[in-house]
Amino acid sequence: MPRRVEVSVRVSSGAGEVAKATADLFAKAAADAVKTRGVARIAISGGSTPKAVFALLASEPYVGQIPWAQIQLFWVDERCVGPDDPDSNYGMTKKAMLDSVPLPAANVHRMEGEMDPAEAASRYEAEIRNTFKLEGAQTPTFDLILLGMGDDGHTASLFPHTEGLDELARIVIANHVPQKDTWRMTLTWPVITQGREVAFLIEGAAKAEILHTVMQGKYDPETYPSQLIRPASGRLTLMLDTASAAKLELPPVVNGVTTMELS
Ligand SMILES: O=C(O)[C@H](O)[C@@H](O)[C@H](O)[C@H](O)COP(=O)(O)O
Repeated sequence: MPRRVEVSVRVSSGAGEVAKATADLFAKAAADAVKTRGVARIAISGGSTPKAVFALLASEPYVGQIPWAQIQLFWVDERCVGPDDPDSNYGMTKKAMLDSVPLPAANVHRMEGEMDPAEAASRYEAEIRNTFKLEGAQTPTFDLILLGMGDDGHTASLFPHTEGLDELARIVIANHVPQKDTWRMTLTWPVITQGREVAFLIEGAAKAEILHTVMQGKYDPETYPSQLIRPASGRLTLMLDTASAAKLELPPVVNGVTTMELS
């Protein structure tokens, strides 16, 4: 049976408010991790939603506040394309943020989408092991993992009914996605659930139905892989706007925040 999780639901109204709330979450997670452990290891997703967050982080007050030199930045997943390809998650992040923030190049851990997927996944797993100084079968605990959700219920590159959903031991895998006739690289879901703070950033009316299904519908993670993300910490954060939250049955939202339970 899935793990019980307390979900903090932050619902923002108004243009740009979700991006600001998520930038605040990123800045706080980075500051807390650096204060506690001297380093913040953060894994971000691609797609379109986080672009506005990354642009905010590259602007004041965030760019001056965030301890960039102590951040180790990773990706949750990547398309199997080169860094300059319009579909590249890294490329999107570089344009929106990396070119404008003082994050040392050595702290930017790019998935090599231009390589053979299986080889690139193994190389990235080795890079994570090395950066986290992992031993044996240890797996990484990221300080913050920022996820998106597709309208089919996928997250990262864990798509419905794909083999990647069955991988429990590896940290990074290549996952064939027949629905898109393509390969992807992705963190595995056990690694994602091990994050100290795991947050979904979901915006727009088009996601309202799938979000309700994932959060409050029948537990069917093969069909809705986002349901696999039940963090070991027992906590999950949803960064939503009023449109994406519209179909969730929630307790009253007070000062933009409410909670729900995944049992
Ligand atoms: O590589 C990717 O596309 C992402 O990592 C993916 O998991 C994304 O988060 C969702 O598909 C939502 O994407 P949007 O934000 O574009 O809706």
